[in-house]
Amino acid sequence: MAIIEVLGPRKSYGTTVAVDGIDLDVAEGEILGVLGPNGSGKTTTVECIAGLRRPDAGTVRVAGVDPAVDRERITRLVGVQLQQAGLQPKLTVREAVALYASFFDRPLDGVALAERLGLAPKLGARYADLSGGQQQRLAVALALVGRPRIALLDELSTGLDPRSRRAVWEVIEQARDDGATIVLVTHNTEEARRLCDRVAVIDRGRITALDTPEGVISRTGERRRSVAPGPARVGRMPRCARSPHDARRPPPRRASRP
Ligand SMILES: Nc1ncnc2c1ncn2[C@@H]1O[C@H](COP(=O)(O)OP(=O)(O)OP(=O)(O)O)[C@@H](O)[C@H]1O
Repeated sequence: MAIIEVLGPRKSYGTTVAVDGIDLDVAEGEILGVLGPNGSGKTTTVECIAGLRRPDAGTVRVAGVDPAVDRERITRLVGVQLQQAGLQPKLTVREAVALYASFFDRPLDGVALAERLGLAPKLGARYADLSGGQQQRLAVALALVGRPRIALLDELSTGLDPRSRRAVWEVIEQARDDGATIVLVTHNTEEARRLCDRVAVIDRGRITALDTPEGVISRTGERRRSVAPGPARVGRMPRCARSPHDARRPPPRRASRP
């Protein structure tokens, strides 16, 4: 069953059309990747799902409610990580995870989560004194500490070093194994392959492809080959890939990969 239903929302900023009628269902327990060029409307779409922006037209439903209207219910259901966290600069890491955990009924151990994300030496450090990568990992911890039913994550690993990125991916896999539904904006095809059941490609505010990660990547490869013939750089089909026709069924639960 779809826990997120996106039915043709449009959103403009002045004369800029950011989202131009996107139709999308996300099944409970699925990880959906959202890919696309800069400025194509990915963040605006996620903000509409989070209820942080109200579409000019169309409908968004999250667990059956309008996220822009029923804010209280959405706050208890959804963990959000945006590109700008906008956290109070004097909050320490330890205080921040405790604060965000307090919004939810059955949160994770926030300190343990921060430690898994490599923030053990920074538990007493203020947000303003963290590096960019540390702030980003804290934002991931804050989105997931409540064990939310839905997590919306915007470029969670952009700019992280490989070790930090792996730590973030493992935390996402744990959330998935706990049953979370996740929408993940990414520019990283390795991340999409490893984590996502399906990928939606957005361009100029519209969906141009919706398929398994491998389906989307091989289509991109085909387009490239038709322009410049040469060996295809297309990897293996991921074990987790599902047909887009399976979208209304819950995805198979998977064990965390090493
Ligand atoms: N608050 C805003 N005011 C005016 N224009 C905006 C605002 N937010 C986004 N836009 C414009 O809307 C379009 C879509 O932006 P959005 O941030 O949704 O794209 P994106 O796909 O997430 O981009 P990126 O990959 O660079 O993060 C862009 O043209 C952007 O300049």
